[in-house]
Amino acid sequence: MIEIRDLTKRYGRTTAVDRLTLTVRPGHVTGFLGPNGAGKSTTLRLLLGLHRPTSGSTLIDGQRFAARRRGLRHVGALLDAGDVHGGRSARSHLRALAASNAIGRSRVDEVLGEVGLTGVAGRRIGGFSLGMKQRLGIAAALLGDPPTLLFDEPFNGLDPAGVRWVRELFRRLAAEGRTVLVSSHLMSEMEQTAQHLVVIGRGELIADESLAEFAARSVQTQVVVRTPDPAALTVAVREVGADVGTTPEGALMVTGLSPTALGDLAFTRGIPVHELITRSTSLEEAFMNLTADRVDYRAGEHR
Ligand SMILES: Nc1ncnc2c1ncn2[C@@H]1O[C@H](COP(=O)(O)OP(=O)(O)OP(=O)(O)O)[C@@H](O)[C@H]1O
Repeated sequence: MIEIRDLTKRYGRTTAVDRLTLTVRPGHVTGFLGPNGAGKSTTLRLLLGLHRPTSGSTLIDGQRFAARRRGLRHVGALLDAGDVHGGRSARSHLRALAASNAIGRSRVDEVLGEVGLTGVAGRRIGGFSLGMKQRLGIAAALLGDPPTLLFDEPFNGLDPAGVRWVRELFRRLAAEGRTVLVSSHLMSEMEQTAQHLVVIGRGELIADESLAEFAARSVQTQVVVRTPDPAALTVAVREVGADVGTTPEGALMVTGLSPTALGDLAFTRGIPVHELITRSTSLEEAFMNLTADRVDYRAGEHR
């Protein structure tokens, strides 16, 4: 379990993480979402003790991570797949990590197999594609068979088969009872991966709920209706307190009425209806709406 309490990190005038409090529980994949610059990577670095918080605290399974010996046995992390010594082979890179964490050599070959890199284990990492480096980073995270796993943007550079594999891997790791926290700035990557969502914007917590709760709360359903008398239907819809707009194609778009209620309303007012379609906003749209006022990150601007 990860416990973050009132965590703040400032870099000069920039507040990267702002009084963040949350608990990440084992048993399901938690998606850590936020637009670019929201503070996701900073939070992960603070969890690993790579940066010092300005204030607040982080605990992993009840202890500060920096206080742990043989850290890879407690927490596995993929932060920056490119941050590896290019002159080493994948196998020697993992062997060095294993040795410094008192992990047996046989585990290196196990994790190489797990991530599909056995065939290239003797090749220099410098010649690896980004997707291969991501796989190597995941292998390093798995090396100590840790109960807690942190992944920062793990889908970068992976092909569709790789994305699918990673999703299944994360779900399996969580089902084994581990704590799995995965950051991304794309809801589309998370909606098929995570069962729980933590959303931040400008370092602040915006949402902390299950994917199902997020969807129920944020996804709006609208009814698109075509009628030869849009003026009359607009008046009728407003009279019952629902909202109505117009689509670019000239149909009416009604929010706040079910298709049944809208059809009945038109019928009782004698307004012909030619087409009635229910349309839901996507989770990606819901996420963008939720974070819209926390995205102020434009080139050349300071926060
Ligand atoms: N070492 C640092 N020095 C100064 N500012 C930093 C440092 N690290 C992060 N920041 C700033 O803190 C803010 C949060 O950055 P962070 O990388 O944590 O966001 P993020 O959510 O991971 O974004 P992305 O999705 O783009 O990776 C940004 O404004 C960033 O410029």
